[in-house]
Amino acid sequence: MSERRAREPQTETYDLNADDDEYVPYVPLHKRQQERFARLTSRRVESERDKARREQEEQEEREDEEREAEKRREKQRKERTLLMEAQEVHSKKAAEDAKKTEDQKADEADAEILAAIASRRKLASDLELAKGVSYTQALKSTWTPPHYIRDRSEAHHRRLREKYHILVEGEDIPPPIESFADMKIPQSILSFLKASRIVSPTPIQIQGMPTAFAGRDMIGIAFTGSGKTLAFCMPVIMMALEEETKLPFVRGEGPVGIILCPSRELATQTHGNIVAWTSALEKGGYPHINTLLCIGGISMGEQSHIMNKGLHIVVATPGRLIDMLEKKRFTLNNCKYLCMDEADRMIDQGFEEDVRHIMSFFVRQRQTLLFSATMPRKIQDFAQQSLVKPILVNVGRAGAANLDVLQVVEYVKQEAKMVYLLECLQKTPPPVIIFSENKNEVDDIQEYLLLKGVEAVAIHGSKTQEERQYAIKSFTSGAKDVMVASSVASKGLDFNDIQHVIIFSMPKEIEDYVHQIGRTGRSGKTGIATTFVNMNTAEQTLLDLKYLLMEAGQKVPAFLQSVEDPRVAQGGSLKGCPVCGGLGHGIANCPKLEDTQRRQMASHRGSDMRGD
Ligand SMILES: Nc1ncnc2c1ncn2[C@@H]1O[C@H](COP(=O)(O)OP(=O)(O)OP(=O)(O)O)[C@@H](O)[C@H]1O
Repeated sequence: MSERRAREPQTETYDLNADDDEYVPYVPLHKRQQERFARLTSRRVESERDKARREQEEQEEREDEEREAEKRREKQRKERTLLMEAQEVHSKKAAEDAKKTEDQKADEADAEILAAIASRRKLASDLELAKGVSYTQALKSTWTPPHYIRDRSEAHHRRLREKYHILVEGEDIPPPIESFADMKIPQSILSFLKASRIVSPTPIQIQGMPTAFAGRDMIGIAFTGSGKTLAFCMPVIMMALEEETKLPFVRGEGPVGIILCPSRELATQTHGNIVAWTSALEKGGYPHINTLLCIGGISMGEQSHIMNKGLHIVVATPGRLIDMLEKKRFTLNNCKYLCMDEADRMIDQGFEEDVRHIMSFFVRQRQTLLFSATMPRKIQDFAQQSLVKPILVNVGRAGAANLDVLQVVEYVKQEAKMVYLLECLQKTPPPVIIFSENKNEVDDIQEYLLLKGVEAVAIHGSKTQEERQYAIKSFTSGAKDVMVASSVASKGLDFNDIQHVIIFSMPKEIEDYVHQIGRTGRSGKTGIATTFVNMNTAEQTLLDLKYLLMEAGQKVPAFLQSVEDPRVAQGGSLKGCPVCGGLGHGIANCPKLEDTQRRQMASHRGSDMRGD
């Protein structure tokens, strides 16, 4: 006890020197117990919390795994569905493909090639293309058909079109009209036409003229010699007459219309026609219509009397027209009518860029017309997107031969051709045209004929303008009996009453053949075409020829009959080629396509070299 007491004061006494760290304060037992209990409790709480947390985490992990597993299952389900769908699509396509005929497959292949080569830009001016200008409505015209024709039913128009085998495509098509008088053509022109034995309109005129008079853009396709020239000249003459009557043209004004031709000869001929028809008008008391011939090879000085007055109509070849426009000899500010004769050739054979350049001189919407005897589908499609609400007027298959021509195809060995030619010339009286594909051959034939005493002239691209004009003039006047020509003279030229066309070397492209035989059998008369073929003629060309003869109901000689179509054995499509219209081959073998591509490549190379 005493010990306890003796220690008690020590504990009471404060040793100020003692180290603080060593100091352990006294904690009463119950407090220590409380603290221990608290520690134990808190440890238990903590461990319970840990446990709960762990359980929670485990639970979450399980749920995550469950979700992952569900996701995997879902993904697998989707993959299975997709696979099934793909298999279904695949088997459907396979079934469809199996159902497709060889023809359909060939059509699809053709369409692919067509799409690949259809990279042409719209036929519009660069300015319009750049500004995104596109016209949606046809030009307004003051011309209307007489009320008794307007009052006719659509069924009546349809019957008329059927009667003349006229096919039309497009919206709001003007009615066909069977008489020039009902087209409201002035009497003085009607009398002049009558004197030239043009009394009633041909099918292309019946539908094409009302369409053009109504201001509509159009594509006119009709046989060689079927009167297309009148169909596209009369509307521009009437337009010029109307404008001149409203307000006479003074120097520097005009033209209202342009007719573009692919060759000087064709332009000269069309110009001659317009001058004849407008002179007839003038004689009937109407105002003078001033028409300019704008072609290479003639000096504009010769036509200064025309340039010194207001200008109504210009007939031109593209190159010279561009030259005149660039030199500002006249403008197209008031020009409302643009017609292209032999339009497929204009667009397809290297003039496309020229045409586009000419378009860039127009400052307002124009009426655009494309005419030709051959118009492959490719060009038709292209033209359709370049014109405004166009109307297609088609008389007979584009590229088909004129049925008024008797077509004779003869097998003549190369070395026998010249001699046989002489014999062949005896078939009919003159005038006769002989075509050859080659300039040198044209000269050789002319020389041979001259030696044999035949009055022959020759025309081809390397002749001067004077030589060409002399040849045409002396042949047209009847001073010369025979004209030997390369294909430059084949398209569009209208010589009087050609009796016989001899094709000395068969052209590679069947379109050229159609144009060449079309120099005879014009304006309702009949004519003969004799064509020499031999082992130098490509089999495919012979096949095109064979089908063309069959289509025209002509005699197919035995050696042509024996030419077999490889497409028959391959089970392929026997439809005509959409590029050149030839019936004996498909687009994949088209000779024209090869040529076109060659030309395109050449022009690219040319522009690369010029650096433009
Ligand atoms: N309605 C008609 N009746 C009789 N002859 C006509 C008629 N219209 C035009 N002709 C004559 O028919 C001939 C051929 O006409 P045109 O030169 O216009 O034919 P085309 O269709 O342009 O031929 P191509 O495709 O070969 O150029 C011309 O001599 C022309 O005077």
